Amino acid sequence: MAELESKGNDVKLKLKQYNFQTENVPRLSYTDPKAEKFISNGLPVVLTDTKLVSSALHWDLDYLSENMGEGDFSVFLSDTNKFMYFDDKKIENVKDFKQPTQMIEMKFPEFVKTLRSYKEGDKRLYMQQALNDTVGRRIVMDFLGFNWTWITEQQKKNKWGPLTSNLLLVGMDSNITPAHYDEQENFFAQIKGSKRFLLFDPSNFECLYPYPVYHPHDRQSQVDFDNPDSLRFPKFQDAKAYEAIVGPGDVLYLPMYWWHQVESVPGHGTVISVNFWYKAGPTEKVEYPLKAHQRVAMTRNIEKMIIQALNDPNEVAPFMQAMVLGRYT
Ligand SMILES: CC1(C)c2ccccc2-c2ccc(C[C@@H](CC(=O)O)C(=O)C(=O)O)cc21
Ligand SMILES: [Zn+2]
Repeated sequence: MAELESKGNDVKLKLKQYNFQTENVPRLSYTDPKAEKFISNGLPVVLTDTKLVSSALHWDLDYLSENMGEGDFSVFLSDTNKFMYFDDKKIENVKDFKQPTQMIEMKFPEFVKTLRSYKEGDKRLYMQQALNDTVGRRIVMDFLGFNWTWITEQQKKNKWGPLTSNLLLVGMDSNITPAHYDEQENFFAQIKGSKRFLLFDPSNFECLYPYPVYHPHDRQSQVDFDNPDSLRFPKFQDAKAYEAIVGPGDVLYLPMYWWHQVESVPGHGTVISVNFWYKAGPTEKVEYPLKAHQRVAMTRNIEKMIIQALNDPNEVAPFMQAMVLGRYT
């Protein structure tokens, strides 16, 4: 939990501290040529003035309650402040897998009511829902008011694939999405409240120990950042983190394969964000030495091949150990 550290009249929120070093992600105007360079080089950058979602900066719980329509929304419940993603199609691969969160469908007004009646000890809530055509007219107008000119130009210039989804995220402050990577490019737009991102470039693969590909927690780090097991994960202390705190109107460019842990900054009440996920473009020409994210993609393909060939997840570890231990170690 963050501690309040009041210096004079401005209360400076001391965020959770970890034992790896962190460096700040640059905050630039989108008009700054350096910003374009970061994006084209696949490096994270916070853009402060894109106006990407300025048509939604008035969104709050009441407005959304009135205008999100009659659809059902995916709400995740957790006994702790951590919301770890899991792929339910892979649960059968891991015996006695314990689901860390449960998902329920709720109407938006019901979600707001539950949020507002939250008290210590209740399950925490995190709504994550792709914006779709069931939303009300005013939300459609706000959505159409996004700065599509700018973001579509970015998509073209960087030769990304199609926009796959806009996730609307409405969560409680102090919620944490533990460290993971995604296989899509991401422009992450902050609307209400603040989020702290801890980012790690794909070469931190060796320090963050992702679950096996067949595991429900594929793409997530096995390391508990609050209580790292240095025996199992000795390289975790060598992880090199970048930090970005995004507030309303900020847009973080979060490159594909970059690890991120996302903490909703305590003391801001409800936190609202919208992300813009783009598929990767056509695979770039292969140049040697391979880039870190290409190596990650390679390990994923090899693990998938072995899983498919052996046709039994329990045989994968013994097979890979037999192949490597004493031969490549
Ligand atoms: C934790 C949660 C609600 C969830 C539960 C179950 C399945 C999927 C997801 C999911 C996917 C994306 C996010 C947004 C963001 C993290 C953040 O903003 O907290 C992020 O990681 C990104 O934009 O790439 C959050 C979630
Ligand atoms: Zn993510």
